[in-house]
Amino acid sequence: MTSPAHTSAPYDALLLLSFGGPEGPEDVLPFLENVTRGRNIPRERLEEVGEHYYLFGGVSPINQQCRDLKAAIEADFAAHAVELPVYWGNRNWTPYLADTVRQMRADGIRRAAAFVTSAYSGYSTNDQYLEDIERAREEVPDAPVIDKLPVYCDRPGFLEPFADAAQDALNRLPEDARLVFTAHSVPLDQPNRELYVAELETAARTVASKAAPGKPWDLVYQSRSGPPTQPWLEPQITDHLEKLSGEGVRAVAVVPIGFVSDHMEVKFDLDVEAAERAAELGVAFARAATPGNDPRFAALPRHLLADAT
Ligand SMILES: CC1=C(CCC(=O)O)c2cc3nc(cc4[nH]c(cc5[nH]c(cc1n2)c(C)c5CCC(=O)O)c(CCC(=O)O)c4C)C(CCC(=O)O)=C3C
Ligand SMILES: [Fe+2]
Repeated sequence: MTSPAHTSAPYDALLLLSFGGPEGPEDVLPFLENVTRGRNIPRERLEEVGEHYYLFGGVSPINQQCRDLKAAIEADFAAHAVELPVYWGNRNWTPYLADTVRQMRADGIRRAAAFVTSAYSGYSTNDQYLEDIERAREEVPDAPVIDKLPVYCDRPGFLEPFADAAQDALNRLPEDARLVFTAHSVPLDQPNRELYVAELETAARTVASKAAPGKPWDLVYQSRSGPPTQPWLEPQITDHLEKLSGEGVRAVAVVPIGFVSDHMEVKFDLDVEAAERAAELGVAFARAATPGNDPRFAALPRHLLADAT
């Protein structure tokens, strides 16, 4: 395989690594069992989250988003003469990472760089993906080396699409709208939680200063699971909407800074649950788009590869 030394050596493939999601009603329960195995998530929470998926025909948007992102990365590579094949594997659903690694091995890949669909440090957002890589490699004899590319929450390719999207959401609302950033909550005792929060704050501050200099903003959390007795990052977005409404705020632009695409946490927890709460409170609500397959975001793997070599 030929690849320009300045952009991709010593790698001979890019691996797109994601979370995975169900693609039909019969996938929902086995998927949820995969996600929560050994993680102390109450049965009621699982049933509730199952309903979120059934509301969308049992299909999570995340897999199609990965297919689209993979195509966008391939287009970016082609436009810049980077001749690396792009593979895709997931933690919790097909294509399972171990199967992808097996295919890479069969294709003669020796050393791959992994681009994860999560931008931050922290256990759920980084460390757990490193564990996934090592577990998958253990399943495949003579597996290729796989290096995770660095976290990219501070990169323009991630932040610029968010800044445009935040501006767009604000443009749909009255002048005095509040800017609210949201990310997935995690348990307070999760390893590297402080780093996750610090990076979220920096990303939110950067996007706010680009999209709406001087406007007040907040960082809140969503999609909490786990038993009610276990403390997680707060406040939750729904509680925060109530607080803002009590303070007289009449419009809110919500920026899902903790996510890279419009998957179920965005489509349900924000577009359905938080939007309904805002409507009940009489607060106008606009949700900013995520990077998805924005060409600037799809160029990130190439930029990270160039830095890595
Ligand atoms: C920080 C973080 C991200 C962002 C980083 C990243 O993007 O990776 C993220 C993403 C996602 N989380 C997802 C789905 C789920 N997460 C769950 C459970 C949990 N998430 C956690 C954290 C995070 N999760 C945690 C600490 C748990 C508790 C159990 C555990 O410690 O593992 C559960 C169980 C049920 C429930 O919600 O309780 C589900 C179904 C999907 C797929 C969505 C789709 O299908 O479109 C995506 C992209
Ligand atoms: Fe999650």
